Amino acid sequence: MKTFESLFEELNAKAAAKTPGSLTVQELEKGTHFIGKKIVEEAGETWIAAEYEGAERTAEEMSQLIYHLQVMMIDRGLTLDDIYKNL
Ligand SMILES: N=c1c2ncn([C@@H]3O[C@H](COP(=O)(O)OP(=O)(O)OP(=O)(O)O)[C@@H](O)[C@H]3O)c2ncn1[C@@H]1O[C@H](COP(=O)(O)O)[C@@H](O)[C@H]1O
Repeated sequence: MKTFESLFEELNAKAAAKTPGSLTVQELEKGTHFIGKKIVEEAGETWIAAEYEGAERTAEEMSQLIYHLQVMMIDRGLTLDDIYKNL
């Protein structure tokens, strides 16, 4: 099973290699503004799912939110330590 750490490692490797067909590479090419909108979209969908759509949908939306947050971390050059030191 993937973890926060293993997903981040995978995304970083794909970003560095510019892996063809990678949705992550495509999203990074679209830039900070696009990634920011994906974060807001998934945050909103997480909220709606939590109120109205049950635990499974909420977990799905949360996982997408985490994914887009990690893409933004890569876009902004942030590491796991940059995040963890604030937790
Ligand atoms: N976990 C994810 C992941 N979560 C979300 N997404 C992206 O986010 C998009 C979902 O956002 P959308 O707005 O299209 O979704 P939606 O239509 O709102 O769908 P719902 O929220 O309504 O379910 C997907 O099309 C993907 O581009 C993800 N893309 C990739 N991953 C993982 O990232 C890794 C690298 O993927 P690639 O870069 O594609 O190789 C792989 O392990 C993937 O499983």
